[in-house]
Amino acid sequence: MTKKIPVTVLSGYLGSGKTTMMNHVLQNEKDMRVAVIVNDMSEINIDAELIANGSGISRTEEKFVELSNGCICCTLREDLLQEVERLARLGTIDYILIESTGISEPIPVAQTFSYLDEELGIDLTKFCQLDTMVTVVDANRFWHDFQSGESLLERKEAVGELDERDVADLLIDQIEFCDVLVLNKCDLVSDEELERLERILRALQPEAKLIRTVDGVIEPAEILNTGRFDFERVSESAGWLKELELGHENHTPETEEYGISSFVYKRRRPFHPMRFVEWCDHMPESIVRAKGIIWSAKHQDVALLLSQAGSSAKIEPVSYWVAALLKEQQQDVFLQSPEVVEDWDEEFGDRMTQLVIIGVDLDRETIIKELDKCLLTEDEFNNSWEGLQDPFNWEWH
Ligand SMILES: Nc1nc2c(ncn2[C@@H]2O[C@H](COP(=O)(O)OP(=O)(O)OP(=O)(O)O)[C@@H](O)[C@H]2O)c(=O)[nH]1
Repeated sequence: MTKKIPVTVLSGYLGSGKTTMMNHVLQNEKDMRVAVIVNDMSEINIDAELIANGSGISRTEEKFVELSNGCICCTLREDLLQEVERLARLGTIDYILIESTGISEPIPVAQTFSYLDEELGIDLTKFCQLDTMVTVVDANRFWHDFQSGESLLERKEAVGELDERDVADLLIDQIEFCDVLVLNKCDLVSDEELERLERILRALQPEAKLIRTVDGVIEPAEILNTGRFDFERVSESAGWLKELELGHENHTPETEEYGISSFVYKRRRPFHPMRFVEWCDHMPESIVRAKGIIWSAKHQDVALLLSQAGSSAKIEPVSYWVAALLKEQQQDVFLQSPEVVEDWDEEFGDRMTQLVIIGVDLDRETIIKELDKCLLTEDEFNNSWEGLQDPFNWEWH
């Protein structure tokens, strides 16, 4: 069995400095033969002579696949898979460095390296091993982009008319799924602003190694052969999830001096769907990230997931409540996930709202009071919930 080739993937919004960093790393990595794959839609601007002998530069584009549920998700195109396989088989390279397009989400890219592609019959796990997922953040633009409320479509950066993603959604996806978070363009912001930004990024992504850079100047060893990547660990590295699972004290670094804080809103009473949606539509600007499971009185069988980033908020059904399953199915869940039993309510089972809120200068008491007003009142609670209006009208299959 030959040694698997380690792979580093660079993600980051358009113009954040991925190519600049790639050039720097290639210039300074003398010991390894690094093959570069630019998964980019713009012109290649990597100096060809920087690429080590025997390796090649490949240019592929990402294919965006429209899933049956209507959401657009990007996946790496066949030719990238084939290209990686070709490079790996060549046996003349020691490392693969991939630059993703600025509008791609990192999870599908990581999945490409972690699972067999059944359609193409290519199993990259045989040749390669994902080593590091790097996300580059533009220190100068981050806040502006995050709060812009703009969609990729409005910025003419979308993949097609059906690409409904907001810039903030993309930024948060890239930050929440990485092992190394590079804060680039630090020359363009003040020390204080940098410090504040770093604290916010820490609250959103507490696990990744955070590195400040100017012009992408970084030690190659910080992003090559770090051995940091672990799919499960990275999937669970987001700040909101840590807050939910471990509780505030166990993970949150002290950030109060910059006004950055987080808390979990937890209630065993359902929301009035219309009032809750109204709250989501007018969330206070101090909330940077809100995500969690929602119990809506109109949707007794399914837990909803609220995911908000910047001014973009989305609510969707995420899974059945265990309490809505048949008794035998419930027993299976209890066996597999004993924690469900620990938090089981006699009357409502696992139905409850657990919403993590991360923000700057949060007025926690007011937010809690406003959210409480969205819960069913005593009267509503004691009457039938059937007649409640449905703000979503999803089609159920
Ligand atoms: N001031 C400043 N400019 C930088 C820095 N890093 C990169 N740039 C500039 O920012 C611009 C974008 O950098 P790129 O490296 O092309 O960014 P990218 O992420 O590869 O961009 P896309 O390929 O469009 O996604 C270039 O003009 C760089 O010279 C930095 O740290 N400070």
